[in-house]
Amino acid sequence: MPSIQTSPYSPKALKHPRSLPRSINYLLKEQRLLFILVGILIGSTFFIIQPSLSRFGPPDTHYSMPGSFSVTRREEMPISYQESRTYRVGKVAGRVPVGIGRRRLRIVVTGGAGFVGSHLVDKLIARGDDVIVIDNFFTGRKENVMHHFGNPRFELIRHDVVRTDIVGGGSDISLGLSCLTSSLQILDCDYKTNVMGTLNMLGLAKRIGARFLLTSTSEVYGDPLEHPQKETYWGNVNPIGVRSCYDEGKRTAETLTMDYHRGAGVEERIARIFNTYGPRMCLDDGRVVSNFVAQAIRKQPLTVYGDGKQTRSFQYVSDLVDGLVALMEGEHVGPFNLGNPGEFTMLELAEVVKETIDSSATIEFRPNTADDPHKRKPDISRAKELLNWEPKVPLRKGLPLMVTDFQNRILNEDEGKGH
Ligand SMILES: O=c1ccn([C@@H]2O[C@H](COP(=O)(O)OP(=O)(O)O[C@H]3OC[C@@H](O)[C@H](O)[C@H]3O)[C@@H](O)[C@H]2O)c(=O)[nH]1
Repeated sequence: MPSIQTSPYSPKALKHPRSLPRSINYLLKEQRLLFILVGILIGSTFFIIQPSLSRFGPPDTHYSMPGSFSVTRREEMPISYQESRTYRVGKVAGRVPVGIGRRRLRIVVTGGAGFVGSHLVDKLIARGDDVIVIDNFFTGRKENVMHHFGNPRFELIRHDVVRTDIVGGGSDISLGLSCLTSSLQILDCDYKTNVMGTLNMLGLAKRIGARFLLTSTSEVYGDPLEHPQKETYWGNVNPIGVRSCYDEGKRTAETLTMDYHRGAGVEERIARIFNTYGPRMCLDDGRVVSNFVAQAIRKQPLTVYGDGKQTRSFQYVSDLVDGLVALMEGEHVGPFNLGNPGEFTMLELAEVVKETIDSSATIEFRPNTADDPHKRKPDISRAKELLNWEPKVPLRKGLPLMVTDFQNRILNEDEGKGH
């Protein structure tokens, strides 16, 4: 029996520091390097596939994003799949795994063909999840998601979340982005989508045991008397004004979400989204960034409402998507402010648009809409601390990133008119 003391491989021998050339020599002898590399390879393969084999790994989780949602009929699911979707309702947190070996999730994104929804879908598909988009295409566009057509991990369903007949089969997470969000559209009123749509998606999340993420809005703060706004601020909202169908709709959606969480144990996440911009915004939805950018490209005056001294904080869409994913995967219900704290008056924004697109653009003042918030800026300490998230793209960097998309769409629109 070989003695440990005399063995060349004994730990004792390793106690003496080797010179570098000796160590390399040792590694290269008898194909030791090859064995080490093969060992590393086998090790990594095991860790990459292990979570899907382990019964002790975190449960599958289905997300649903408010705004659009997809129908997956139960009978179409293999039994084992249905069972795997049974997420324990009432538990404090079903951990959504991240990083290497993360389980593939099936995620329903309502409003997934819209501006924010489609960017989120891109991110989820890119990281390997299955995504079901539900959209009524009221403002969503097939062009926003058609690059996923043909991908077996992507499904698209035309459906209005206000209608009740969704029979959810299996999704881990439900993320709702269905809602008309611009002021122009708000005036057409969207209370029903916010309330009925959220209620329907909450019912679905409860039935199938999915985690539910509500995309709420900074509009819940109304015309804020606290600045910047923290999540603890209750807001200053006119309950009967022209904007109230949106503000109060989202406030009710938050109430419903928390009720389902407390009363039925549904796992919830709430994001309060501040003004967001980027490629794929609707061209003519009346929002200030899309208006200014489209106007500058079309060589029209930039329409500033009121005196233009009201402020907003603009975040680039990729920052928001990162925040939503961090929230979805984290353990905190929220609400969380997701916004860029950089605050601009509308006149300052007009200057940035001029610098970016056309320095000769002119400004035209128009009367402002009723109950327009005078200022808005998120306090994001909570998201920084608990989600380890903060925006990375300042306005002057982000704005140029949406110009080509707008130019192309405006060009196509103009060409279309010629026919
Ligand atoms: O052409 C325009 C459009 C708008 N504005 C002004 O720009 C400011 C911002 O207006 P927007 O319509 O872009 O956005 P709002 O802040 O009213 O609401 C937004 O905020 C939070 C999101 O959740 C909502 O989805 C979004 O509508 C307002 O003061 C508005 O009066 C202009 O000065 N000119």
